[in-house]
Amino acid sequence: MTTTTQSYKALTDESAIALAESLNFFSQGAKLESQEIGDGNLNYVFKITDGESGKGLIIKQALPYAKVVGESWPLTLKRATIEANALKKHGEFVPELVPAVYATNEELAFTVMEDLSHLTIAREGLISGEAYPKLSADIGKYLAKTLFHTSDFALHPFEKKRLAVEFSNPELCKITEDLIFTDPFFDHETNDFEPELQTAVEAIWNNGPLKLEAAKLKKSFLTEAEALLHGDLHTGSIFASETETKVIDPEFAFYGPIGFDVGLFLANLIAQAVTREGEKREAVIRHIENTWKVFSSTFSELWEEKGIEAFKDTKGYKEFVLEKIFQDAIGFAGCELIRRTIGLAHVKDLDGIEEPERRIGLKKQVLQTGEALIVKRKDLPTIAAVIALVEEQN
Ligand SMILES: Nc1ncnc2c1ncn2[C@@H]1O[C@H](COP(=O)(O)OP(=O)(O)O)[C@@H](O)[C@H]1O
Ligand SMILES: CSC[C@H]1O[C@H](OP(=O)(O)O)[C@H](O)[C@@H]1O
Repeated sequence: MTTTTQSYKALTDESAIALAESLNFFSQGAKLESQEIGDGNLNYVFKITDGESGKGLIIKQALPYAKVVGESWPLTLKRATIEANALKKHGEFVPELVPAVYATNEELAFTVMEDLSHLTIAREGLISGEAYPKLSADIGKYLAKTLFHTSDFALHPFEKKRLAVEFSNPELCKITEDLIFTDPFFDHETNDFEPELQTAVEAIWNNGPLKLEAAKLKKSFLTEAEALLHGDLHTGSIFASETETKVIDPEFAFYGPIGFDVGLFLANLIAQAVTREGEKREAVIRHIENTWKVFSSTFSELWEEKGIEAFKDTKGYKEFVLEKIFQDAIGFAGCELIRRTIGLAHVKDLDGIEEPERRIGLKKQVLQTGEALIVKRKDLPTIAAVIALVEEQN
């Protein structure tokens, strides 16, 4: 792997090809093609291919601003290094569930990584009705292993605190603090929703008990440095097929509350489940159930086998930790559902529903589900209770 330095310049197709050639990944003289395929909110993604051998590489480059808004929203280039280092750190524990990183460049803010084009972004696949049988078992495992192994339950406190400093990510955290935990609960200019949702949205802005619980969840996000999170684990950050799962895009990585990653993934499954009916809905509901099942059992096994905490065998402590993660996750899921419906960044699962009456009806239900998950999170003892609540509201 190479790490080099130079002053920043945005890549073009030509310079991306030149960069790929310099890496000795393709055979000499290969006729390379480049295509900018980034569909996310923030960065450029160049796919470099050799048509003859079929080999490919991905070069992801951060821009000094948020792509979705433009130069008026400056954003640190350091996020590229955070993302590459998080892929590498998480890759120590789940190499089979993240792309390999081949090269990084801090000044040019790019990461060269494994091309996963043989897979589909899970959100897209789920919208077109895929079931992805391995998805929840793989993500449950990814969550348990990455979060346990980077926490105080597995690391010497010096190493844990060193990592927390390395992954200090204030600008990207601020985006989450604003877009997930603050703006949707106030009449803020970043919010974006259909006029038909005005009454439902105003009810959120005027709901004191809901806002109090959202404030508590925001405080957890701001202060609880429990483990190295992915930080934005939605279904658009996951590549999947029938047999494989890979998690990409951890540029929001930082030391935060374990339940945040779990909750974001669950929320995005809920936003998909409510758009489905019958057996297809059931398949996604089973993923919701299985994610928690696999996460909690794997986390529990790691605790028993690899835990270094002095209180690890103290009766009731592991159960307390898992219960706290569960309650946090359900609350964070509620915040994610609300922001994906009325905040700045929506999801195609809901926005892509063409028939307006159905779309608005589902969005109203999702808002109610989000509110209920936040307010009732301490009265929902099991994942079955959470699923029953989702089904009741929808
Ligand atoms: N390793 C990869 N292999 C193939 N395609 C990728 C890879 N990484 C990203 N992409 C493509 O680029 C898109 C945007 O990537 P992402 O990391 O989500 O960017 P952003 O940070 O801007 O959200 C993905 O949805 C996917 O289509
Ligand atoms: C202006 S950032 C909005 C939103 O975008 C990020 O997601 P992604 O990069 O995967 O598209 C993140 O969820 C932010 O909250």
